[in-house]
This record gives sequence, structure tokens and C-alpha cells, in this order.
Amino acid sequence: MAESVSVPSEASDSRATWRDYKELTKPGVVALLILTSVIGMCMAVPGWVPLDVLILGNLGIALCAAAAAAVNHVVDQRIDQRMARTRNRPLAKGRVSNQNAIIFALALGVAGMAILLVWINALTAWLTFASLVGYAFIYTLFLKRATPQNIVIGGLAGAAPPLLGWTAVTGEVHGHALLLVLIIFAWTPPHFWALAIHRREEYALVDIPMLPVTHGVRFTQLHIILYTIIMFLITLMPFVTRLSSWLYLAGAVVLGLRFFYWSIEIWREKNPKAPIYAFKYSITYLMLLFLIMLLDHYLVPLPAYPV
Ligand code: HEM
Ligand SMILES: CC(C)=CCC/C(C)=C/CC/C(C)=C/COP(=O)(O)OP(=O)(O)O
Repeated sequence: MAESVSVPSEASDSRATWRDYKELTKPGVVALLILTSVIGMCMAVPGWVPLDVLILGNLGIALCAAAAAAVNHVVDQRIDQRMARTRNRPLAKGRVSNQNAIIFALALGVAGMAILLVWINALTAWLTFASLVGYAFIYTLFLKRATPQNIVIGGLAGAAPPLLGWTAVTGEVHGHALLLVLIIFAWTPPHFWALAIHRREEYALVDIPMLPVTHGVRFTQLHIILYTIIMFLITLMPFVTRLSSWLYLAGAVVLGLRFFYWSIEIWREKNPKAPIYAFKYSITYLMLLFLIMLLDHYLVPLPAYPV
């Protein structure tokens, strides 16, 4: 049976610190999201990104992503209370009240949207809004509780930032921007399912239908391998479509093979820590993949078309 934790419904914020509000924004996740939107901006143009778009665009996207994360804390507080990984969160522990968390999320969201609408462009603002709604409401409120495909579909919101960065600079959706989205979209299942295997008992306890709970660990391990292969192939596409050059290709292959190694390690079940190591590697992987893409963009000329 789940251990019951009593949380004051009208908790006061007297014990809340700025760290609690920072935690509501999921700063680690937002930092990586913003790295991908910054790089999305850089990839959209041959030279430097105008400084105002770089700063205001990313600020607007970051504020909206942080707002979505804060809503996720409000919606999930009951399940967060019962999982060891999340039980010390500010709302789960009652350090921040519902009302203050909602006001905080609204303030972040309105500020983010205003910045994007006033200083960037309407396309970027509404695509960012769709991502906010996609994560905070469609994923958190509905998909997460409804289907083991929750994170595959919900992953689209988290995959959007390179497109948001791209449209912030150009005002247009481009196939290359969608390719960057596709990379993160394919990366999300192995990223999360590795952690879900590690934490499967907790998800089972709170009745959240994550894949290892509904279909078992073996099935999830297999799907991690399959998605890693799909992801690997998609990461070759920037080279094939002449968005990136050989430096990116070399990086994508080396980093991707390492990801594949970890997915096989999870499958082999020889190392009980393989799922959590793979989860940690997934974060390093995405960061390095995008950084190498950036380096390649500015340092290496594209090869001439073969004749
Ligand atoms: C539906 C999609 C996603 C799901 C379900 C998911 C799930 C998670 C979970 C549960 C954690 C917390 C691990 C812990 O507490 O130890 C986490 C951490 C993390 N995720 Fe994801 N994630 C998703 C998408 C993304 C995306 C799109 C990014 C960035 C591009 C991302 C970047 C990160 C980072 C950087 C961390 C570590 C945060 C930290 O330690 O502060 N995730 N993810
Ligand atoms: C505007 C914009 C770009 C929005 C992006 C949305 C965003 C912050 C996506 C992050 C995805 C994420 C951390 C999912 C985990 O949620 P979870 O509830 O499964 O994990 P938890 O149990 O750790 O809360």
C-alpha cells in the first residue's frame, strides 16, 4: 500500500524560499531545452544571430517552459508525494501553496508570451504556447495517466525548442528545423524509459502507466534499443540533408554508438546500474550532439555536392 503523506491543502508559503520557486521551474531541464533553442537559432542562419533575438527569444521560451514545469508540479503533487524521487518537491511537501504556485506559473507564462509576441514574432509565440499546453496539460493532466505511449506523444513539446529558436530568427518553419525536433523526439523514449526501468516500482505504486509497469521491463529494454537505433539513423540526417558537415557526422556516430552500448547494457542486465547510467548518459549525449552541431556549423564548411 502507498504510504500516505498528509499535506496541508492551504499550506502557507512562510517556509518557502527562492530555491523552492527555482525548483518549480525544473531548471536543469529548462537549461538543456534552452541550449537546443539557442543552437536552433544559430543553425537557422549562416552568421551570428542578432543579439536581441538571441536574448529575448530564449528568455521568452525559457519563461514559458518554466511555467509549464510549474504547472506540472501543481498537477502532479499528489503522486509526487508518494514517490521517493519527488516527495521533497515544494508542493508535495506543502512549502509552496497551490495558489502561489499557480500565480507563479501564470506570471512566468504571461511574461514569456508577452516577450515573444512583442519582440520576436507571433509564429514563435504560438508554437511556444502550444508546447506549454502540450507539456503542462496534454501530457501531465491526460497522457501521463492514460497510456504508456505518454512520453512518446508528450515528448513533442520538449522536442520543440530548436524549432522555436529557428522560427524566432527566421519567422518560418523549415525542414531542417523539423529535423532537429525529430532528433529530440526520438531521443526522449530512451532518455525516459531508462529512468522508468530504474524507478518502475515507484511508478507502479502511484498507478502511472509507464511502459515498464504496463508491458514489463524486457519489453521496455527492447524498445529502448529500437528507439536508439531510430534516433541514431535520424541523427545522420543533418549530414545527409547538408545541414551539417563531417565534424557533426563523426560526433553523431561516436556519441550514438555509445548510446547504443548503454541500451545493450540495459538489455544484458549484467550491471544493475546500467539503466541509471544510461539515463545520465542520455543527457550528456543530447548536450554534446547539439554542441558539436554548433561547432560544425561555424567551423567546418559544407562539402561540395558530389558531381
Ligand atoms: C516527455 C518527455 C520527457 C520525460 C517524461 C522526461 C523525464 C525526466 C525525468 C522524470 C527526469 C527527472 C530525473 C530525476 O529526478 O532524477 C528528467 C530529467 C532530465 N531531463 Fe527529461 N524528460 C523528458 C524530456 C526531456 C527533454 C525534451 C529534455 C531536454 C531537451 C530533458 C532533459 C532533462 C534533463 C537535463 C534532466 C536532468 C535534470 C536535473 O537533474 O536537474 N528531458 N527527465
Ligand atoms: C514551452 C516549452 C518548450 C515547454 C517545454 C515543456 C517541458 C518543461 C518539457 C520537459 C519534459 C519533462 C521534464 C518531462 C518530465 O515530466 P514528468 O512529470 O514525467 O516528470 P517528473 O515526475 O520528474 O515531474
